[in-house]
Amino acid sequence: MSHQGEEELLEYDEPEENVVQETTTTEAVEGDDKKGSYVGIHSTGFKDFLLKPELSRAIVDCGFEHPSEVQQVCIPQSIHGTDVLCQAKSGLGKTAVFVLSTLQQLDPVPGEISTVVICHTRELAYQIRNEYQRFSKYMPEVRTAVFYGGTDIKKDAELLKNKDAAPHIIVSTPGRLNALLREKYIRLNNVKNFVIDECDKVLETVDMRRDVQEIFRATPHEKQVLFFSATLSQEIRPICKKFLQNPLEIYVDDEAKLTLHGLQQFYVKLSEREKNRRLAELLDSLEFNQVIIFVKSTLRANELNKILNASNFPSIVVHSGIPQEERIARYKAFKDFQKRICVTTDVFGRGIDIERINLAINYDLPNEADQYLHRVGRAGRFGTKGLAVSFVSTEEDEKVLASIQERFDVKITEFPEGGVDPATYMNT
Ligand SMILES: Nc1ncnc2c1ncn2[C@@H]1O[C@H](COP(=O)(O)OP(=O)(O)OP(=O)(O)O)[C@@H](O)[C@H]1O
Repeated sequence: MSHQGEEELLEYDEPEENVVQETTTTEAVEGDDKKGSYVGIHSTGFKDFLLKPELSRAIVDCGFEHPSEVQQVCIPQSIHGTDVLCQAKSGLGKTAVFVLSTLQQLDPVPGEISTVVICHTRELAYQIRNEYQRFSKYMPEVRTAVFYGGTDIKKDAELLKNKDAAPHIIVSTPGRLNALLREKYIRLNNVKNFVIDECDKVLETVDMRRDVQEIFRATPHEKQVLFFSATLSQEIRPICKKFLQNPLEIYVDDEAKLTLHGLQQFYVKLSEREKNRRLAELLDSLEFNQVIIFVKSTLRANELNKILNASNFPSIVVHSGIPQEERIARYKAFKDFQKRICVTTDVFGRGIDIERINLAINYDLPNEADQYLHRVGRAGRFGTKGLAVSFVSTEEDEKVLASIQERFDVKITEFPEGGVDPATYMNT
């Protein structure tokens, strides 16, 4: 990459009262880095939730031994139909809260959609549908489907029309689901659970919020509503609560507690021109299983991916400008460890769960602290170790860095000259 090391990437913005405060932290256990190792209250086991035997079996198959803190707090109430507004830090199992709770309540009726899950990106929808499939493996009568834009809507319509294939659980991005409603391809009048993952993002984005409102209106008044995110600002909470009735509210009000303790975080101050060379040095010197590299635009993602491949770093690029089928194929290839380096934009900045990512690099720093938190949370999933390195090249970046340190009480120090001991960020 050295011959192109000083090249700059183009800039181009991608379009794209029942309250529980979380008081205990859930952190990686030093010296014990296997997945699922965290300091928590282990007094409750999954068996104490008295779930259906077919769900309990699937939980064992998935290798879940102890419920994480958020699962301990939420599952007992959510399986009984209580509305939930839940903030909990990245990577500690919010998905399983709603997947298990809705499967527990599900009594599948042919041709009726019982559960709707909405999230902000297509790959996340696809990932969540896979989680439903994993946990419903011993419930052969349960059918799930995923719908998102960039694909032929007629195919979705056919699936929905076919009584033998019609799903009981659907996971969708808001735009496609609203389009299916408008065209009257889908009926949501039997919905019993309405879930939004990454709810702050979904409701902050004007188009998505409008779609969600329309979808919500097409569902029955009596239903359970479950909202989740690692970030729930004071401003977004009342907006979320408009959709909820007497919810269990779980907030991490001390933002310091959002810090992932297994994750070491560093910054590198440099000029824009130095970024490529520094990135190559990091990729050469750091040991990693998989690395995710964030940039701020699709154009820059393409450029960087080209440069990396030309420099013998075989990487994959994923962003909103890639045709949908190919996007999912690349997501799968990365998840299946066929590639170890992924260059992406914020389309992979939230929710994406790839177990082997232990290094996250902000080639371009995001422009706000919350997004930083989501991005670096792609490494160090479920209490595992990881490393995050952020390039800081502008005054704006400096401000963002300062606000991250202030808000999340996280020590982001300068990347040490002698490098970082791999034992401190590699999961064995
Ligand atoms: N009780 C458990 N035991 C072991 N692994 C678990 C458990 N719960 C969840 N996991 C695993 O932890 C990983 C992270 O979970 P998940 O993706 O649900 O996190 P999240 O809270 O939604 O994070 P984010 O806010 O980043 O989206 C997943 O691979 C999941 O399978």
